Amino acid sequence: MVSAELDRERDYVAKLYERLDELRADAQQQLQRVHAQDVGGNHQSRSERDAFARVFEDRIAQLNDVDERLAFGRLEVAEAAEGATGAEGADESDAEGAESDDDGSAYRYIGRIGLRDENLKPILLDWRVPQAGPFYQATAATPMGIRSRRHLLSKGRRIVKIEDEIFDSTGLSEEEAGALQGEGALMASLSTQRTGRMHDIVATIQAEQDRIIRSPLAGVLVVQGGPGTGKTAVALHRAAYLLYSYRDRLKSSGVLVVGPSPAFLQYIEAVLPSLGESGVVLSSVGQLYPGVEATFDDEPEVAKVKGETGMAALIERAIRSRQRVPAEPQVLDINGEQLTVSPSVIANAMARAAESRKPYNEARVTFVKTALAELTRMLAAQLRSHGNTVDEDDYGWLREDLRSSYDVKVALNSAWIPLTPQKLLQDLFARPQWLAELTPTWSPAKRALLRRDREAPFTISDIALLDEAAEHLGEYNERSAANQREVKQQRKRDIRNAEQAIKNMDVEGLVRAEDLADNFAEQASRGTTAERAAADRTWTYGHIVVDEAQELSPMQWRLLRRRGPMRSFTIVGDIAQASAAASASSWREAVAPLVGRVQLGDGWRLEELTVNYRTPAQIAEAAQVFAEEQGLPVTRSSSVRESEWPISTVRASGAQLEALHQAVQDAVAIDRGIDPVGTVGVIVVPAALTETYEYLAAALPGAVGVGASGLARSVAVMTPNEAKGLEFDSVVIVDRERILREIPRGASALYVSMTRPTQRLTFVEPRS
Ligand SMILES: Nc1ncnc2c1ncn2[C@@H]1O[C@H](COP(=O)(O)OP(=O)(O)OP(=O)(O)O)[C@@H](O)[C@H]1O
Repeated sequence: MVSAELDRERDYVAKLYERLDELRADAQQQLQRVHAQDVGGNHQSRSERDAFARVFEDRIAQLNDVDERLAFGRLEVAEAAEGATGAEGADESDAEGAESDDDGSAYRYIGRIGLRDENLKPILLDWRVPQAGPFYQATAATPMGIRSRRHLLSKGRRIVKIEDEIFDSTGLSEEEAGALQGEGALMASLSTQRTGRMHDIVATIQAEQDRIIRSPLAGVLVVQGGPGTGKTAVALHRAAYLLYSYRDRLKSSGVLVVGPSPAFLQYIEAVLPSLGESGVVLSSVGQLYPGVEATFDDEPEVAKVKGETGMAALIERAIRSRQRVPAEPQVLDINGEQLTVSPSVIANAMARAAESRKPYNEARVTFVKTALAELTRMLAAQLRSHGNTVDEDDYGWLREDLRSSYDVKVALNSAWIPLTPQKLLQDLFARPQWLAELTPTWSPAKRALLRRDREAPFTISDIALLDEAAEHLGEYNERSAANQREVKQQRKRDIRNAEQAIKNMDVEGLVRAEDLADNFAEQASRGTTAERAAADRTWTYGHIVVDEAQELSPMQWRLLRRRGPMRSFTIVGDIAQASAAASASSWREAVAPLVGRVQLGDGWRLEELTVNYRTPAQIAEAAQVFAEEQGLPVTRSSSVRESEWPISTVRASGAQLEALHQAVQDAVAIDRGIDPVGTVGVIVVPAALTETYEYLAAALPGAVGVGASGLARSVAVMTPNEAKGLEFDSVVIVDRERILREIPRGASALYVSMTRPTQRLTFVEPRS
């Protein structure tokens, strides 16, 4: 029985692969056809052809991407499938998606993409369509019209195992009931060795996770969950789900995914393309201001000040203070003519510019124009009073004389200097006197925290301040403002051209205008949606996903609010893991800069994840007990499995590094036999990072890396902060006391570190 069922599934899945190969061959043929087209020397037709070629190349890449685990599930439908709904872009007919059998059962196969046969009948459902929902949500208590759920476990293209859950066992014969399979697909997936890269979980998404993934696009959704509950996995699958289901809305605006560090982005970057998505910008908090990449942060007490909302008002005051009406009349030399200018001329031009309500640099253009016009009138009057004949036709060159006069430039610039956000912040931090004038209520000690040399590089906490300043300053010169407007106009033209080109090529319905327009832009080096979005500070995303969101400061939330004015957010994190000095201590407080101080349910909703998929029970328990002793606000979660290794503590009898070396070797030895990449994480305080790395790298040549680069090696040495969001088969934590002592919010840092292993935890402690 089991083997007959297995054979039957193998046959079905073989058919699916046949179809996949056929579609790939079709796309290849189309690609050849496009290449073979004679487009002559016309530049536009050539770039149109190349844009078409990209559409087919992308399709081929997408079909290649899903080769592994193409189909992973089957639903047996008990009743007529309910009508589908909801999400706008999901392909309607995919929704039928049931395969009828001779015995009257109807089956729906679930996979990583949707496939149809040559008669356009769906033979595989994309996991994101509503009809695939019961695969993740049905239970015996709520079967959702499903009789049974089958997991198909595969190796390469071959199904190696099937595993059934029957929701309605009344109609089963004894023989059929015996066909239930043993070990869960979930357990199999959880006990696989880690590789330093996160994998998709489409085949084993759990019901509580699925509810979050499929939650509607609109509004702010906060997902709270303890370590290892799948928050990151859920957030990324939700991004893939939303891009698929709300394609029309999100395709051209894109989705922004914000993570805590470049190491973390490297860890997750393979997940989204493997889910078949590309309209996504991944960014660490330090990369959110285009043109500046901040790689390290300030000391915690400095970061705390820079993260406070009060900084927004300070920046506004700083900008305003750069507009100065002179106290006295000024005498300006214009080609030998002395013109006396009273402060009111400047003040009037400023008032006029203020009426435009434009940002500082853009309003300055009005200021300069108005001031020059007034000065021209004054100069003309003065020249006339000296007996010269000056009429309106002469105003043009008079204005030019004024514009190029050194004195006029100095006068206008001292009244209203053009500013970049960088210069504003550098001045603010490097000129204590100015800062003191702007912050009369601050203590000198608080001001001293911001003091810094002008040349010092920008920190992660500066990024939100630069962005805040840019918002008030606007574009530095008119050309870049015009460029930005032009880029937006160009996109509209690209889409119109693409629609026309699709008609001309006779491929309506096969190629989408937005995809083709993206390729037009790419051909013209304007970049894909994701590239254009990442380079444009004023880009507004259709949806924003924030991971490890508990770390963000109010100023960082303000920045994200500007990137997502539609307020469509998925925010995941664990308040108990908050370690940044500027972070909030409750979700309500954290999201206030985003939604205002409103009650839960009013503008935002909260979901919780309660099952720990990563950490074995005994390690999770120890971490929870520790956190509770330290007064951290942990939410208890239950682990789905045990580990075979007890937590061990190695106390150095001699040099601590020697003991560490031994512990790491033991950890690596456990994983022997399989390519041991990214399997051991060694967590130390920042001050000991370099020394530890150098010692281990010398002792285990070629096997050790530090920080993000360690993820491609068997052993990664990192700080608790860098380890945030990551996981390893084995984790070795060096000197707990020192972590508690030297790292701000050390208890939280240690709690995070203890919850990184999927198998084994070792403490290395100094000689007592
Ligand atoms: N439904 C699932 N099926 C298979 N694996 C899963 C599932 N859910 C989570 N996992 C795995 O559990 C591990 C932890 O998931 P993830 O990193 O998303 O958790 P997290 O809540 O973000 O953790 P933390 O807050 O500690 O960083 C990952 O290896 C992930 O692939």
